[in-house]
Amino acid sequence: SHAWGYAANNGPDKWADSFPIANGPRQSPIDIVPGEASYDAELKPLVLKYDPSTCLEILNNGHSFQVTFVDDTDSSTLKDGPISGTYRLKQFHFHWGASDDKGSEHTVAGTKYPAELHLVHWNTKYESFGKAASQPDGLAVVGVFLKIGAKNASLQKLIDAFESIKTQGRQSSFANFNPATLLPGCLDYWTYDGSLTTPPLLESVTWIVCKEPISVSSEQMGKFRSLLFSAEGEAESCMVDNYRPPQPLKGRSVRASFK
Ligand SMILES: NS(=O)(=O)c1ccc(C(=O)NCc2ccc(F)cc2)cc1
Ligand SMILES: [Zn+2]
Repeated sequence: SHAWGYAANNGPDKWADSFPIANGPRQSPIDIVPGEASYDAELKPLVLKYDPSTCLEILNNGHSFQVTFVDDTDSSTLKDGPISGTYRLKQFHFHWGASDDKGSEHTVAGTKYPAELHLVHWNTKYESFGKAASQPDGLAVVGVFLKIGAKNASLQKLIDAFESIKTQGRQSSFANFNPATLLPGCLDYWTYDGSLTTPPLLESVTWIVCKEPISVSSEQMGKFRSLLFSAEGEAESCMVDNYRPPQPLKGRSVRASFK
């Protein structure tokens, strides 16, 4: 059945059984080796324009928690960077570990961060996210690493909503959140052609991974780990280690927007 997850019996090592693309040529995440990335002077700065009024709800989808946006207009968009055209923000979510020494999906020269934020955008040359998700240039995901440090006031707004979405399937309204407050000060990035990091693992993502992490306190990471994979009434299973490990590069090049 398609009950994929992150446990031993349904986790990343088993996904190829139902989703053979798991062994495809452009799978994500990858280990980014800065010394092997090639600086590309033609890469433009990222242009991210987010409208907090498009923020709709926060939900526990059983794999992560996600904040979804109204994407029927070009109010919250990603432009330039490595992409052409306009991509609309659909949602953002996170991946994290059971302890601070792991949790990110991308790694940097083998270094794992405690968590990773994904801001998911779709190419408006297609009519919907669903249509775009099956196109090689359909999606663009901005990845931001979280590093243990000062308490992050912007993350705290998400954490304050967790008690209403503790279990799988729960959602609550969530308004006027500005995702730009989750971006690092410097928007230098690495970029490469990849995929969704969860089933259906579609190879439709232009990955844009920021070099600079944002901060999260260890206590705040503890709150992430208080969410549950399980639904109300089921045996409790903490939502932790919801990350796919790095996948083979298979000849792809990783470009850097910075020297
Ligand atoms: N971790 S990640 O940023 O790579 C990622 C982003 C989005 C999705 C997603 O939307 N899945 C549901 C989905 C996928 C395809 C569709 F066509 C419809 C829904 C999965 C993974
Ligand atoms: Zn993700």
